[in-house]
Amino acid sequence: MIGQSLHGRGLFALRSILAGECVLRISTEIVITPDKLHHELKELLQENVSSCARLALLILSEQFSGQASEWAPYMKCLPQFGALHNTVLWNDYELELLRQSSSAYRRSMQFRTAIYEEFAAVQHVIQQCPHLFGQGVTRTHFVHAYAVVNSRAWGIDEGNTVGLVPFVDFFNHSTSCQSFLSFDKEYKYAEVLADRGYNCGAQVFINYGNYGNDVLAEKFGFTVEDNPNDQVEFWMGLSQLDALYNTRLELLQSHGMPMVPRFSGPDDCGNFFPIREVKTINGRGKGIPHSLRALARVLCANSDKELIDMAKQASQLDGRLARQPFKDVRKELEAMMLLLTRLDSLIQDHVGAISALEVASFFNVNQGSVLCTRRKMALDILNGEVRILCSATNWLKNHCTALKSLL
Ligand SMILES: C[S@@+](CC[C@H](N)C(=O)[O-])C[C@H]1O[C@@H](n2cnc3c(N)ncnc32)[C@H](O)[C@@H]1O
Repeated sequence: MIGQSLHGRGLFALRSILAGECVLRISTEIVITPDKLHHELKELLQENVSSCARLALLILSEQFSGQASEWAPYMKCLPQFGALHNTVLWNDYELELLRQSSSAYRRSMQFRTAIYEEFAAVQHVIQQCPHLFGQGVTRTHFVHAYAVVNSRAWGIDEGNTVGLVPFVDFFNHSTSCQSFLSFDKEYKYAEVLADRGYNCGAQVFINYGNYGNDVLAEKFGFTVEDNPNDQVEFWMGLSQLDALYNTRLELLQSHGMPMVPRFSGPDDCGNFFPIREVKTINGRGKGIPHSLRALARVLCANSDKELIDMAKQASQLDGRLARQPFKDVRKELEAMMLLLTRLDSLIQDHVGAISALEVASFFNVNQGSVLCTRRKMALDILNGEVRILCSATNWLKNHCTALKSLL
C-alpha cells in the first residue's frame, strides 16, 4: 500500500511479510522504457541522446497529453515542481553550500553542465513538436523531468538503459536494507524480495545502491546521516614554487600517477584521492589509498638523487612508485606527518563550513523551507566527510606513534 512516510510517500506492508518473501512483482511490459517514446520523437532524436533524456521527454509529452495518456494516473503521481532536491535543481547560492565538499560540488556542477548540454541537443525536437509538448517547455521543465527520472528510474538491460517501474518507484531507500530490484528476463517480470521480516503496517524499504551522500544528493535529492557508503575526495598536489617540481612531476607521470592542473589553491597540479572510513585503529589503515601514501613519500624526497633512487626501487619491485615505506623510519614518519597535517587542515576547513551552515540554520525563521532542507543535506555531506577524515587522522596518529617508538 502506498502511504505517507517521513520521506514523502512510501510502501507499507498490508500484512506481515517474512524474510525472503516476494514483496512485489511487476510485469516488464508495464515498465516505461525509452523505446515507448512517441515514434515521431524517436525519429527526430539523435542516437546519442541518453535514455534519461528520452524518458524526461516522454514524461513531458505524456503530461502534456493529460487524461489522453495511457499512463495518466502514473504521470499524475510524479513529483511536482519544487518537490525535489536533486542538486541539479539547486540555485548558485545553494550550490555554494556544497563548496567545501570537492566531490559533491564537482559532481553537481558537472552533472548540471551535462544536463544543460542534453537540453541543447533536444531543444529543436521540442520546438518542432508543439502538438506533443505544447509551447511552454523550458530548460527548467526539462531539468525537473530529468531529475524525476534520475530519482525514480532503475537500470535495466544490464544497466544499458533505464526504465520507470510503476509502483516500485514508491519504495524509499534504506542503507541497511539488502533488498534490490531484480529482473527475470525469461518470465519477463521485475521483483523485490524482502531481506527481513516486516510487521503489518511497517514501511518496506529497498536499497537504491551503495551510494555515498554526494551521489544520493545528486541523483536522488536526499542524504542520510552517518551514511556508511560515504567517502571523501582528498586533494594532494605539487606547487611550482617547489625546486624539485619538474622532477617530481615527471616521475609521477611516468609511473602512472597522473597529475591534473588545479586552478585554485596553492598547488599547480595534483590529484584527488578517495578516502573511506578507516575502521580499525591498529589495522592497516584500509581506507587511505596506497597511492596517496606514495605521493606523500614522493613529496618528502629532498633531492633529485632521492627521487632517482625511488624510481630505481620501483623498477626492482613491481614498477609502482614509492609503494614501500621508506627504510629510513625518520623519513617515513615525515611523509606520514605531511599527510596528517594536510588532513588536519581539511578537517579545520570543514569544521568552519559546518559552523557557518549551523549558524545560518539556527537563524532561519522559515524552518522546513527548501533552503533549510538543502542546508541540512549539505550538513550531512560535510559531517560525513569529517567523520571519515577523523577516522583517517586517528589511524595516522596511531601509526606515527608506532613509527616514533622505532626511532
Ligand atoms: C523512488 S522515490 C520514492 C518515493 C517518494 N518518497 C515519493 O514520494 O514519490 C525517491 C525519492 O524518495 C525520497 N527518499 C527515498 N528514500 C529516502 C530516504 N532514506 N531519506 C530521504 N528521502 C528519501 C527522495 O525524495 C527521493 O528522491
